Amino acid sequence: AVTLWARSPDTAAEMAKTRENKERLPGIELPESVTVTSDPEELLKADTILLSMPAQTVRAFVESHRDRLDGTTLVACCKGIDLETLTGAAGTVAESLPGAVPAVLTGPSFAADIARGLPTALTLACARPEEAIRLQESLSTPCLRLYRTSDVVGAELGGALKNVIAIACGACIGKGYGVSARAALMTRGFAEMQRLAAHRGADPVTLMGLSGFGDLTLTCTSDMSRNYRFGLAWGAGEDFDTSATVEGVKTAQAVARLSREQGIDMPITRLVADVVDGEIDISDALGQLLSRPLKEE
Ligand SMILES: NC(=O)C1=CN([C@@H]2O[C@H](COP(=O)(O)OP(=O)(O)OC[C@H]3O[C@@H](n4cnc5c(N)ncnc54)[C@H](O)[C@@H]3O)[C@@H](O)[C@H]2O)C=CC1
Ligand SMILES: O=C(CO)COP(=O)(O)O
Repeated sequence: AVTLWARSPDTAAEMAKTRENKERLPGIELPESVTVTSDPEELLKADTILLSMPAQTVRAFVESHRDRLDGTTLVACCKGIDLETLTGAAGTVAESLPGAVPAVLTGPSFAADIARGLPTALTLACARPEEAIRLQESLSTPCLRLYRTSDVVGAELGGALKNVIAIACGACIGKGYGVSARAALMTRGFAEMQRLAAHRGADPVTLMGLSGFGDLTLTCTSDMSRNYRFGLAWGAGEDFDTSATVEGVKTAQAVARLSREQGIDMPITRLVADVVDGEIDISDALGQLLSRPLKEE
């Protein structure tokens, strides 16, 4: 049985009645097997909970429901780094809930595609081998194929870091710099993602997979992506819907701090953060990337 838990009683009641989330997935009917609730006590009945919320909200959520969540398997579906603690959601779970089992579900996937049953492949990461197999088997469907890894850190970083590069790629296209420049940003962006991941102890192979290369490719080239569209608007000097979840904005600031504090070369991410902070504009950011000293690839 699957229970969809929503914070707001009104939203939960509306979804239970209409069998649809009109705001986020209009036109998709909720399967009959899904029960909708806003009762936090329902969390106690679950053996596995998927955290599908913006990355910056996970820490407060975990802390406010600590007693209901400890002891369960918590699968982070979000893609971002907490601006205060500089950890991903699985890291937050590991730090805050010693009795919980952290896992990550990530990779190239738009919710609208999965909800329509389109073929999708994802990475499922969990450090406990038996739990990883249980999750892989229970979350896979005929259209949703999960690959397993024990590298929680690498899986989590792949999903979070690609959002920052997608903003840069969107800005590049929005500015009119062209698709050759975007390919350069994707490739050099991937190099800096791998540098940070290696520094954090991730397996380099993880980043070559769905969470990393796969998700970077999708997000940097599709205007279904909010991060990419945010970048497009930035580059074109247009406004963007401020209510949309654009994970790469705060993650750029968090990762820029990590990169500075730990001495990791991440020029694209740092420039995205500088533009977010209003320290430079996008044209200057590109000029700075092009004028870096020439080096080996
Ligand atoms: N939408 C997509 O296609 C995909 C999203 N993701 C990731 O999933 C995460 C969530 O993204 P979306 O679902 O698109 O975002 P969203 O903005 O639609 O929010 C998801 C849910 O989180 C809830 N929420 C917001 N603030 C909250 C809080 N303080 N406490 C508890 N719940 C809260 C919202 O009410 C909403 O129901 C992000 O990290 C995103 O990168 C990953 C893959 C695909
Ligand atoms: O993570 C995603 C695709 O894999 C969703 O991308 P956006 O959050 O940019 O919409």
